[in-house]
Amino acid sequence: LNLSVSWLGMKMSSPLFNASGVYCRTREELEQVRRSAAGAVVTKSCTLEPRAGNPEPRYRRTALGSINSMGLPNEGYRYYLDYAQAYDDAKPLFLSVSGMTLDDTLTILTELAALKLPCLPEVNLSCPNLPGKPQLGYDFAASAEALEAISRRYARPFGVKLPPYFDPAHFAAMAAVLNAFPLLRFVTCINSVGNGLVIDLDSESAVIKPKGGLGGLGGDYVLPTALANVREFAVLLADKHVIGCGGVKSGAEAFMHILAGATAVQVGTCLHEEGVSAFDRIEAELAAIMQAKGYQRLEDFRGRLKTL
Ligand SMILES: C=Cc1c(C(=O)O)[nH]c(=O)[nH]c1=O
Repeated sequence: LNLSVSWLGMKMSSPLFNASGVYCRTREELEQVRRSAAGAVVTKSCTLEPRAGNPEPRYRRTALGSINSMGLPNEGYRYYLDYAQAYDDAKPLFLSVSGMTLDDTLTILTELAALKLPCLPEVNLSCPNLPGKPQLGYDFAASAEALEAISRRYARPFGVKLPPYFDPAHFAAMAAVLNAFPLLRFVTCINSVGNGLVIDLDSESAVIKPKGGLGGLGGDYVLPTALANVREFAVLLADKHVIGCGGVKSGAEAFMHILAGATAVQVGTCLHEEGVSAFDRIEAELAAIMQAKGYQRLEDFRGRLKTL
């Protein structure tokens, strides 16, 4: 069985890696993922300056997944550029960028370009947890403007982290924007499903503090939405890669994401709860499913979802 993935000049020994935001804020966490069975590593979205993020409690596990309103806590972009400069592992490293303004994002990307590092940026168009800031990915004109500026100023291959879309007209509109940028080589679908509200029956209270309890949902809650976004963009963005993210907790969901068209698959909530041993377990489960179905390689079933 061969579970490796080769794409954009990179080789991943496993199709699994962390979702930005999980196990990737500090060097220690990044090193745990790098030394794990994960096929790649992605950093916590970074801003120009370090950020403490939103008041706690700001993350909660639930029976069906998670809710978070972290508020973009990170060590500042230089910390992650330093980590990338010292990084000498064959395992691909992605740098997630989420500047508070487009200018900040361009500044970060310009410094990344100057370092001529092999790591690709995953530009976050979808943070749902900055009070007062709408998700850029839901504003098609603003997204086009950002992608135009990034293409001109960064002028190298990059990817974007997209929010979930829920309407074929929006899939089409965003795909039209994304297809206008040949340097945009991959999209990661999806970020958390924004602004859910988890209520605790006993306390009759929201369970996280920021935004009156509103936060991004992950885990079982989001799997069908994640799979729909992966499949729609895999079809609409014919010459780009789609990275699946959302609801992966076993080999089954990883298989579904790849069947829907994902080149590789990120793990968020499950990784946060289980730790990096989740990568070994999920990979073994994926291999067992492939074995049972007679597939040797991921290419044997990638994008081959049947419809009725
Ligand atoms: C970068 C901020 C994000 C955050 C956050 O830091 O609150 N949480 C998410 O679920 N997705 C994000 O994109």
